[in-house]
Amino acid sequence: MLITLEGLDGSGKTTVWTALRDRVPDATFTREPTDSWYGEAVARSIATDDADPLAELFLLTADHADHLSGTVEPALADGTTVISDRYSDSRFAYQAATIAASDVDVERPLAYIREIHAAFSRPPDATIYLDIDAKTAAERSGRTNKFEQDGYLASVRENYERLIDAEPDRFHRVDATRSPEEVAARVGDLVADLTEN
Ligand SMILES: Nc1ncnc2c1ncn2[C@@H]1O[C@H](COP(=O)(O)OP(=O)(O)OP(=O)(O)O)[C@@H](O)[C@H]1O
Ligand SMILES: Cc1cn([C@H]2C[C@H](O)[C@@H](COP(=O)(O)O)O2)c(=O)[nH]c1=O
Repeated sequence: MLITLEGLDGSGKTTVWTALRDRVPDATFTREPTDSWYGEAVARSIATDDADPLAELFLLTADHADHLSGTVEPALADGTTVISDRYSDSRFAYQAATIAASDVDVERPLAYIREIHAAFSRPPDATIYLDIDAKTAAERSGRTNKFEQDGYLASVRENYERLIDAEPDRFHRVDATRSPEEVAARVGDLVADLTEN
């Protein structure tokens, strides 16, 4: 089973992902962007304010392809539960917002990015969405780069809502404004339910 954690910057995904290791010790814990050289290229792009939006999308998608073939698919083939801190929905939400705000001539960016992934990717079985407003997300993340900005994160949040509307059964919304302990406990219970059924 492939379970993904999604949400805005600062929503607490990494905090939850770390806490989950005690609840599901046999799972494979992984993340995007990865720490491979593809992921390093992604980090450079994210740190570049005027990075080309399409080049950035394809760097992130290359990192995803390598993550899929090198980590996710082998673990799933072994029957291991995979828990990924960010996955394809991050591209759908973030890069669709970036492209929509740019002068790139792609009419429906979210649909376009989904189509690219549909050709090769493995969709998550379940996605836990840590729900938080854009202002709190920007405050928590420190507003240190072009993504950690209130207006941009508000557009990303709208895209996540579109994704949830399109696939309500896959997404499990968790109120990420609660304390770290409450959020971790709720997500732990959800993962236990998902993996036991
Ligand atoms: N439930 C919470 N309440 C208050 N602060 C929190 C909560 N969860 C995490 N934080 C704090 O918010 C900051 C961001 O947390 P974390 O790195 O887990 O978020 P993230 O979603 O992984 O962010 P990013 O996507 O930017 O990596 C950290 O300082 C963390 O301690
Ligand atoms: C996978 C992925 C990530 N991003 C963005 C979201 C964050 O601002 C950064 C780094 O992620 P982290 O969880 O803070 O380490 O990358 C993105 O825009 N698109 C993606 O597909």
